[in-house]
Order: sequence, then C-alpha cells, then structure tokens
Amino acid sequence: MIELHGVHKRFATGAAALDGVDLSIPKGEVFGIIGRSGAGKSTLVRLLNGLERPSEGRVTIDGIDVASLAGEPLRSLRRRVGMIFQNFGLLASRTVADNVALPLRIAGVDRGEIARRVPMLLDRVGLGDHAGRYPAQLSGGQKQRVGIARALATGPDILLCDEATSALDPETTRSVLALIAELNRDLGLTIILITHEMDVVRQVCDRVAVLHAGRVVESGSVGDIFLNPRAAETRGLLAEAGDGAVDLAGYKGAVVRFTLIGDAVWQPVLTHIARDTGVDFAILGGRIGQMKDKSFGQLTLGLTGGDIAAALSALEAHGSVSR
Ligand SMILES: Nc1ncnc2c1ncn2[C@@H]1O[C@H](COP(=O)(O)OP(=O)(O)OP(=O)(O)O)[C@@H](O)[C@H]1O
Repeated sequence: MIELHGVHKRFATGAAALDGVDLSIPKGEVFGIIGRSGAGKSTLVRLLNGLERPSEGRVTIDGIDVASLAGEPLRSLRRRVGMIFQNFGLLASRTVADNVALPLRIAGVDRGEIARRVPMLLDRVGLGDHAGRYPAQLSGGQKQRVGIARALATGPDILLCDEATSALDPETTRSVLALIAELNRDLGLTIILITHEMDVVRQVCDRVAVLHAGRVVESGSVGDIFLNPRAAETRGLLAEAGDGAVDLAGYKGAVVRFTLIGDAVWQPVLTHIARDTGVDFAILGGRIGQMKDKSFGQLTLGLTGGDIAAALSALEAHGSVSR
C-alpha cells in the first residue's frame, strides 16, 4: 500500500508543486495520475522513489516513511520501485542486454546471475532476439520495452510510469499499455501511471486521481470519474480527448446523457425505444469504447416528439440517464 498524507512540496523558488495531497494506492492496482503540464505529476513521482522529500506530510510504502530512508535502506526501496520514462533513458553506447543488466551490476549481482536473468527479462518484454542491438536500432516501442525490462531487473513490486507512452504513436501506445497490464496481472505489480492523456488511463487503469495545481481535484474508479466527472478540470480533459458534445445552445428538444456499461452496449436500445414511444433521437455527442475490460457507451441524446416521459423511463431501464 502506497499512502500520501497531507503532502506539500514547495521549492526554494517559492513554487508550490504539491499543495496538500492525500492518496491511497492499494497493492496490485493500476493507478492513474492525470493532469496538465505543471500540475505536479513529476514531483509526485520523485517523492515516491525518494528523489525528493515532502516539505510537509508523509509518503509511505507499506508503512515505511520514504523520506526517513538513507543509505542501504533507501537503495533497497529503489530496487522495489522500478521506473520508466517518456524518453526511455537508455544508454546509446550500450547494447540492449547491457542496458538491462545495468541495475543488476549496480546492485552487485554476480556475472553468472546477470547472464541468466537478462535473457529472461528480454523474453518477458518480447525482445528475446534483440539482445545485441543498440538503442538507435530500435523503434520507440521497442526502446520502451527495453526500459521496462531494465525497470523489472531488480524484481520491483511497484512500477512508476512517468509519461511512458507520450512519445509513442497510438498503436505502439496500445501495445506498451497491454504489456504493462500483463505485468500487473501476471506479476501482481502495483503500477502508477502518470499521464496527461485520458485514453491511456481509460485503457489500463483501475482508479485515477486528477491532479490540478498541486491538488487532487477528484479521484475514484475510472468508470466513475470518466462517466460522471464532477471537477471542471476533469471535464476539460475529457472534452479535449473528444468526449464532448456539440454546442447545444438553441437546441429545442430534451437533452440527456445516457450511459451504458457492459453487454448493454450491444443492444439496439435506441431503435426499440423510438419504435415503442414514437420519440425521435438525435445523437449530439458521445463515445462508445472500452474501459480496461469493460465496454461502455455514453451518448448525449436529443429527444423530440412522441412520449418523452415513456422514452426516458425506457432509457433508465437499460442504463443511467442524467440531464
Ligand atoms: N526543482 C524545482 N524547482 C522549482 N520549481 C519546480 C521544480 N520542479 C518543479 N517545479 C515547479 O512545480 C510545478 C509542478 O511541476 P511538475 O514537473 O511536478 O509538473 P508536471 O505535472 O509533471 O508537469 P509536466 O507534465 O510538464 O512535466 C511547476 O510549476 C514547476 O515549475
């Protein structure tokens, strides 16, 4: 369990990067931290791996106060907390295998053990046959896989991903996120994913916290936060991700937001209700997609004509309706 209690971080310049953050991240969860540039995401990561100390408050991992550690206990904590970065952080002059071996060398693991472990780590990320290549000979997605193998080398139980897919195209992002989800499932790793992209959170996270100006403005399950955002900052991020609706000023019909989850997405709900009630539906906005393992649909609907009250109660029988 990772916990932040009343965490503030102020820099000597007077900048407050974090301004009273409380968070609990249970073991084995994929937890997203989303926010715009400058929200405090990277500062939060640096507190988790002991690179910075809070100005106030406590960051604990399994009850251990990270800021209280120094020397070997701090090194041992860092071995438990693997990290991957937006720019991969690979050494250009070393082969893939050497890059992955580096944390093991630093930890003092003997040569034989390194030679045994590195191929297993590369197999784990699907790069078993790339051991002798150099980073410049790899695609972005492959470089990030090497970054992941290196992060796994010391056998961590937590993986911090700081904008790990921000430099990748959408298809490669999907495959790297699929690998991250697999590591969570197979190895039980707790994963903290820092991102400014809603789609990244939607694809793999169980829960999410929205960070704005150093504060958590809302947090909860990805379904709750994405389908019923309360904070203006979350709504803004969702609108930018294409989850908005057309301008409704001047629209004459009744407007509702209709949310379907799971198999209900497959049902021809609107055509049935239209036939039964005589109501015409206009689709004014929305999205049908996948949230981790669940399908969802959220539509902004305009209703005109027919028996509107009957249509609304029929919609409620299939999903949730809000105005
Ligand atoms: N070492 C530092 N000294 C002074 N101010 C800092 C320092 N590190 C971060 N800040 C400030 O703290 C705030 C939060 O920065 P941080 O890098 O944590 O944000 P972020 O959400 O990760 O942004 P980005 O996505 O752009 O990296 C910013 O206003 C930044 O200028």
